[in-house]
Amino acid sequence: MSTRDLKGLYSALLVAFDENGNINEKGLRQIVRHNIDVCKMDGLYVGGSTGENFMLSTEEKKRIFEIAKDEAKDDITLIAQVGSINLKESVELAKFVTDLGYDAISAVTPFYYKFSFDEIKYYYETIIKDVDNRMIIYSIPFLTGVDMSLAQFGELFANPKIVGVKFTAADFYLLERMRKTYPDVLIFAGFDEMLLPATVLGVDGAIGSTYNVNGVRARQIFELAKQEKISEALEIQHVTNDLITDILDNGLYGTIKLLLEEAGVEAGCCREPMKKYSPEMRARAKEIYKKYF
Ligand SMILES: CC(=O)N[C@@H]([C@@H](O)[C@H](O)[C@H](O)CO)[C@@H](O)CC(=O)C(=O)O
Repeated sequence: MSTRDLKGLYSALLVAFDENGNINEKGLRQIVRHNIDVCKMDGLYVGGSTGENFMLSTEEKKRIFEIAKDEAKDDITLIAQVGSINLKESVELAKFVTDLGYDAISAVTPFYYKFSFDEIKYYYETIIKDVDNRMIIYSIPFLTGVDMSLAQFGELFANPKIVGVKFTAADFYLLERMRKTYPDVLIFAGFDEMLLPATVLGVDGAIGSTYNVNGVRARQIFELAKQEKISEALEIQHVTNDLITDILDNGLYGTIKLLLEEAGVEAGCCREPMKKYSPEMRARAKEIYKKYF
C-alpha cells in the first residue's frame, strides 16, 4: 500500500473526448502534464464528476486510470474515484487501480435509489475490504441527494481503511464539527469558490475542477490562508470567484476545456449528452482566457 502523504491540492481531472465521444488519449496526457507542469498540483483525482465518469463504461474508466497513471508516473499523488451504483463494478475498479499503484481510492456515496445508511456503510466496506488501499469518501449531497450526519461519517471513519472525505458542500457548520470531532481524518474541500473559508476551518487539502486551469491561484489562496494572511488570500479568492462565475455562466466542464485549449492543451469535447460547443461559447471562452490568464 502507498504510504504517500495524501494532503494537498488536487485537480479533479478532466478527460479529453473527440467529436464522437471517444477518449482522446493524446489530449488526456496533455491535460495530465498541464496539471503537473503548469498548475503544479500535488495530485490528481481521476474518475470524478469532472472526469464525466458516470457516463462511461467500465472499460473506458479503466483506460483513463491507466493513461493518467502512465503519464503521471510517481510524480504526483493519484486518487481514483471508483464509486458507482454498480457495486460489483466499484469492487473491480478498486482492485484495478490498486494494482496500477494508485495512492488512494475514493467512492461517491451511492445515489439515485434512496439507500439507507446501513446500505451505504456496506457499500464502502465492500469496496475497501479486499484491497490494500485507503478510501476517501466522496460526499456531494447537491448532486447525489445523500446527506450524512456527523455521527454517520464517524461510523464510516471507524473503519481504519476509511481515512478521509472529499467534502463538496457549503455546510460549514458540519465542516467545522467534522474538523473538531475527527482531527485525524483527512478532509478535502470540494467547492473551489469556497477554498478560503474551508482552509480557515482546517481542511487538509482541496480537490476541484477549476484547478485544471486555475491551480496557481488556488495554491496562493491555500498557502496564504494557512499562514493566516486572510485579506491577501481573499483578494485572490475574489478574482478566482469572478473567474468561476464566468466559467459557470458559460458551461462548467466545456469552458474549462476551452480555456485549456487556449493554453495549448488539446482538451477536446465533452461526452454526450453534454452539449457540443457553440461558436458563442467558444468566443466567450476566449474572452475569459484573455481576462484571467
Ligand atoms: C460538481 C463539481 O464539478 N464539483 C467540483 C468543483 O470543483 C466545482 O466544479 C467547482 O467548485 C465549481 O462550482 C468538484 O467538487 C468535483 C470533483 O472534485 C470531481 O470531479 O469529482
